[in-house]
Amino acid sequence: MELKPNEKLDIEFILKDIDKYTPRRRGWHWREGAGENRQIGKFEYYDSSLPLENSQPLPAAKYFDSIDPQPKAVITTEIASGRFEDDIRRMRMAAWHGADHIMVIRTAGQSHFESLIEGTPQGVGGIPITRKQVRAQRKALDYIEDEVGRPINYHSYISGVAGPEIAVMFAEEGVNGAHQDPQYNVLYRNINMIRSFVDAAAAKRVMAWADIAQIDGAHNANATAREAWKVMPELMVQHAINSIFSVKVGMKKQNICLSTVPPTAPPAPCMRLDLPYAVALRELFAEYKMRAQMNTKYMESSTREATVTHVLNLLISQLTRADIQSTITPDEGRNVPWHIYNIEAVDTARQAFAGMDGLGAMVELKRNEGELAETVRELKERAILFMEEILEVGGYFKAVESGFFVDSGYYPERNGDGIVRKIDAGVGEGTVFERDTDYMAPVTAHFGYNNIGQYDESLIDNPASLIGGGTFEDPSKIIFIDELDENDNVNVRLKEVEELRKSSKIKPEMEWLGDGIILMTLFLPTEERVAEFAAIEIGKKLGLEDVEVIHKEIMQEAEGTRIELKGRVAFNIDIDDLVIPPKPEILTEDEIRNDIKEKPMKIVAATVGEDEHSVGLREIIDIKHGGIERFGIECHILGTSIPVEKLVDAAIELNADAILSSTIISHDDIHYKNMKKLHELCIEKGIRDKIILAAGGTQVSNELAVENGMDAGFGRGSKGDHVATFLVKKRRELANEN
Ligand SMILES: Cc1ncc(COP(=O)(O)O)c(/C=N/CC[C@H](N)C(=O)O)c1O
Repeated sequence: MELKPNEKLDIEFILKDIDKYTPRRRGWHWREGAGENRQIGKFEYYDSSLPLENSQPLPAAKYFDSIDPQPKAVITTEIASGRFEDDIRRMRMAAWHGADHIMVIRTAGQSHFESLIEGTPQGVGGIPITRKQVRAQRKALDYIEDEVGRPINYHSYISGVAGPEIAVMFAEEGVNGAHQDPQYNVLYRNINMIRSFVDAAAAKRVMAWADIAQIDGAHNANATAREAWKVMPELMVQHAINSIFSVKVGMKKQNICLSTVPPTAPPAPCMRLDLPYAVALRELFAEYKMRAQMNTKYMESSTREATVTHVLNLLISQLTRADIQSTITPDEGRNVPWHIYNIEAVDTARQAFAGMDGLGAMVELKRNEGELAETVRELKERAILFMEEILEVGGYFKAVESGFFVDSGYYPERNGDGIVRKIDAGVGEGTVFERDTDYMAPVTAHFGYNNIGQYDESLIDNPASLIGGGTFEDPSKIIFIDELDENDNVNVRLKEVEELRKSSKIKPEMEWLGDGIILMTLFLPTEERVAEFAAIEIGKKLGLEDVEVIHKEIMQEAEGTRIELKGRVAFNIDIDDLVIPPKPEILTEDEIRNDIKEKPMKIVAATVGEDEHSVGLREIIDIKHGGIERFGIECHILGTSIPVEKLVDAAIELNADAILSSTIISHDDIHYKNMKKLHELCIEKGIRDKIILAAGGTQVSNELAVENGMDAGFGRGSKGDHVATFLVKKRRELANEN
């Protein structure tokens, strides 16, 4: 199957024969041509990577020949809806917007699941990572990557008590990236530290074999610390511990990605606080990859505020280094991520990097003098002192028992409120057993000693050949379990939404097909608390169900409040019942030219009323914008802020065929009022039945322009072709009538 851009992805095709699917490749894909100079449209880019074959350019791309430059960093979107079948649709949307790293959050608490889970149960805040769900998503990404024309990395999490088992399943299923950091287990999931590090060794060994890129868990200290900027020294220590442990287990450094988050956000002076840390980290860990994460800690319910913070985070990435740029949906502070916000986050990264392309050719950091130099040095010193103290107290486990980590003090300051874990406690405590001296396991990518020689010295490096190869060598040995729960599975869910999948009925959604959720923005001229309850009442009166205010913003405590409201609609729309007017047909250039050549046309135009905006009118008329002049139409532009009377007088004096009036300002519907006035004046002057009236502007709709006496209205996106076609056709119509 090949995905067609104008056809929906068929989940039933993805699920068909899923038990026979094997991954087309293993390992991580870095973008091709990253950082090479290349010409894209009219511009030269210094920091881009190879373009996509299919993509959805940014809205403003239309002004620049619809170019869609791709940054050099891999771009991540993090998906967590709980229904993998809906996540797959969102993955396709994200890929079209430039994401090539799909990171799938696991269902809440999967870190504590002792073993693999199977089937396709629905998750909470993420999907239960099961073989079938991973396989279905990887298979879908095969088709999506072919469609956009760039390999896509599929990623999820290995930390947790089932780490080694999940690592093996990921290696078998061709997963490309995974979080793995035993410190995450210990600090944030209270999993016994011995078990965590023994598991991590086994898991990392498998990841190394499968060439899976690893992301560590240092970012969690950012999110967990009381004041995130205080943990910078510790973050470098956490990165160091996981990185060197991974190298010792056999991971190559270019697969070891440090998960680094700019710790602060406005209104703090975050660039001055976060930039030195970003510089220090990249200097200390120059041989490793940087996975830059957007700040998640200081996210409120304002998606605008989150986006600005994220652009500042991207500036730090641009000024330093980001091999992977992870994006956080700007609604992180108020919701589980919705389709639209995953896409917004990816677009924020794509847009900011395109805009900052080549910045390094003009701006450089004051690295060797002043505040930056001093702070970088100080951060490195504090990190090294922290590491030395760990050694002094007897190593990492002792340091954790002493509460060294995520303390709210700025090291070496300590406030004694760090996360304390005991070596003889936590989930999985006492479950690690010494291997017998003659221990032997005929498995590939096995960590630690393995007495294969007792059977065959020649197989030391290839233990699995003792059993004719394992699942890594022979995927037919994988035991695929389809479903375990007859009710909680994708087939039941797909049945529930079958009408929306296989008919002409549609429903609004934010997260899952058919969820019916819509989002509204209101301004209420009252104080915040009153506005909140008034908004809920308005939602109910509109017939919304489960109405909830998900964002409140005080404009002025007495004058008014901005409210964002979500609610559910209970109805479907049948698109077969819609009356959709045909798209305006555009005549060919030759047809228009010939018509004008046979019968010359003259128009008068102006921006009317008190309106000084002339760009739009010029775009419609001037040759260099592809305007109507290029067809030979004689155009007389009177200028801006022209009274309607003057425009009509000029049309009479020049015996014009048409009047084109432009209005951008729409306050108090002044644009429609001017149209009505123009129409009535032409009637009064006795020329209305002979002259064509057209009005344009970004807020103009054809229906309302015609209602106010125009022959046509041209709104946002209109071009010279549209207007020239209309003028030629309308003149033919008038000629036939007379
Ligand atoms: C090292 C590590 N292992 C496992 C998990 C997830 O583990 P649970 O399934 O127990 O939640 C995490 C979590 N990070 C959150 C994603 C973050 N928003 C990110 O972009 O990195 C982690 O950091």
